[in-house]
Amino acid sequence: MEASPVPNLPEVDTRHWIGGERVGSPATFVDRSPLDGVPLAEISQGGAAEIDAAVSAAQQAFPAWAATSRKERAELLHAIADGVEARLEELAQLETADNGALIRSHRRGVIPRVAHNFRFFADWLLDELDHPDFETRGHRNHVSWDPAGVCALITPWNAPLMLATWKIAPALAAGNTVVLKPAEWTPLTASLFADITAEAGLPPGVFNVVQGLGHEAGAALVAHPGVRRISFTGSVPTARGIAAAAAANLTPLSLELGGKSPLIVFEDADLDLAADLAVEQYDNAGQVCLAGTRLLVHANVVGEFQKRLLDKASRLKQGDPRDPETDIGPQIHPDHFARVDGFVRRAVDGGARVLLGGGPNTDLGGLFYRPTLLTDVAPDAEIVTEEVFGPVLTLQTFGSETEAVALANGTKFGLAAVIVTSDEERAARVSGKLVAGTVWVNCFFVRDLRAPFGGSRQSGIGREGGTWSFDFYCDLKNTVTAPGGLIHG
Ligand SMILES: NC(=O)C1=CN([C@@H]2O[C@H](COP(=O)(O)OP(=O)(O)OC[C@H]3O[C@@H](n4cnc5c(N)ncnc54)[C@H](O)[C@@H]3O)[C@@H](O)[C@H]2O)C=CC1
Ligand SMILES: O=C(O)/C=C/C=C(\O)C(=O)O
Repeated sequence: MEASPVPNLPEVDTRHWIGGERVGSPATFVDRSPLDGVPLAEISQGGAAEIDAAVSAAQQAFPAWAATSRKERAELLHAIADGVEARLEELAQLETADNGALIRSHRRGVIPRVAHNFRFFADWLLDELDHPDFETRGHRNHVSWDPAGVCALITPWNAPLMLATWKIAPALAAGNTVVLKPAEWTPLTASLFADITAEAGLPPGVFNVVQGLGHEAGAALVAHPGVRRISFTGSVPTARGIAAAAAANLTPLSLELGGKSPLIVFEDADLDLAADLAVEQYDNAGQVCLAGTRLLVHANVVGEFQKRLLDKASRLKQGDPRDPETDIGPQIHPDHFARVDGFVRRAVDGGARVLLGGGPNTDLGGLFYRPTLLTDVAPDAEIVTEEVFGPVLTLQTFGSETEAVALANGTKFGLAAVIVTSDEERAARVSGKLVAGTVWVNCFFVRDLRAPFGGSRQSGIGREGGTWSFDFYCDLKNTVTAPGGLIHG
């Protein structure tokens, strides 16, 4: 298949990237922009044959890549980061056209984070990945992180290149080779990124991309017996299927899944800060797994909090995400838009009261959904317990710390939580009781890649970040050497 031109955007070859070459498929699918529904590109639609070719290429490239020194790999990772930075504007524009997130966020935060993913894991490999030797009756124990082989990476559409490279960077740093299957709603930056890896000098076959649909290319990849690790970010139902496929080959897997995080506002909170943090939960039009979408507010301050929140939220500017002044863009896809609206409709039919928004933005049309705030919701209502993944927050009240913790922990998820309080002891006490992979106190989305990242309960299995990433992507080995190197007789 010929490369498809992307109008007014960087030209991207949207065929697969296998063994350092562009490879097409007889089947293709059309990638449309959430901004206006226009086709952006025709994408190769891979299946079992393309996955097999990509895994074979990755297997062939593995021994030589695994044998490179840490220094060589770190240098290549930094070269990839240089390439990302050199093409930051192209990547930002492409990602905005493809997933509808703000160009402002892509320029300032998300694409710089792509480069940071590579620099961080390169430096961690050189400076931090070490375990002190220890002795057993004079014998020396030495721990090493051995590359595991081919890593299958499956990623979602809400922050496509940032979430993909959060996995690609440590997998490559560890000496593994990679097959990436990006989300079919946002295939473009993965294709452009393949060019960047080649320009940086990554050997053919070390990094491969197979485009395609989840139930075809994705399913074939996670079931492939040549795969040694599976790392997945996405939804819980998909994770169940992937875990079942991994079980058949006993392939180790890491799952970063959905959330329904609480944002708890205590009586002693700075209410302006609390309202600002609540408004932040509409970022990326609510399509953020970590979002604190359940506002739990002490009954004594709920009136004042609600007033400040509505005042701030009503000033959010919804519109074209390519405009740097815009605060909220569209939803990703008509199916997702309908899903979000379905949640809100059912909640309202069930008695929820709309404090803000409550439906599509009919002034703008298209996939723009109004920032929405619902109250009078029961603790077991669908809108309070299921992940909406849209700009929809709920407001509930509590009367005591014990009640706040019970409400906060009252879902099947455990990804993140936000606590707003001026009492440090309370913050520590409550944090200790919350089921969450990350707890933010008086802040939100402050990310340090040294920290473990992931979720509890149905928000995931395992943690990535810092050494935890290498623990997952490597076969850990302990070498025990007898005193003087002699073998025991
Ligand atoms: N914990 C975290 O860090 C994050 C979690 N998420 C979660 O991801 C979800 C949104 O992403 P979606 O793309 O809708 O999720 P999804 O589960 O539908 O798709 C994610 C990826 O899985 C692939 N896939 C689908 N079916 C598959 C199958 N049978 N076998 C293998 N791969 C398959 C898709 O093609 C896509 O690449 C939300 O639920 C959100 O919470 C999103 C971002 C971050
Ligand atoms: O910072 C991370 O590694 C993950 C962040 C997740 C999102 O950005 C998201 O779900 O939007």
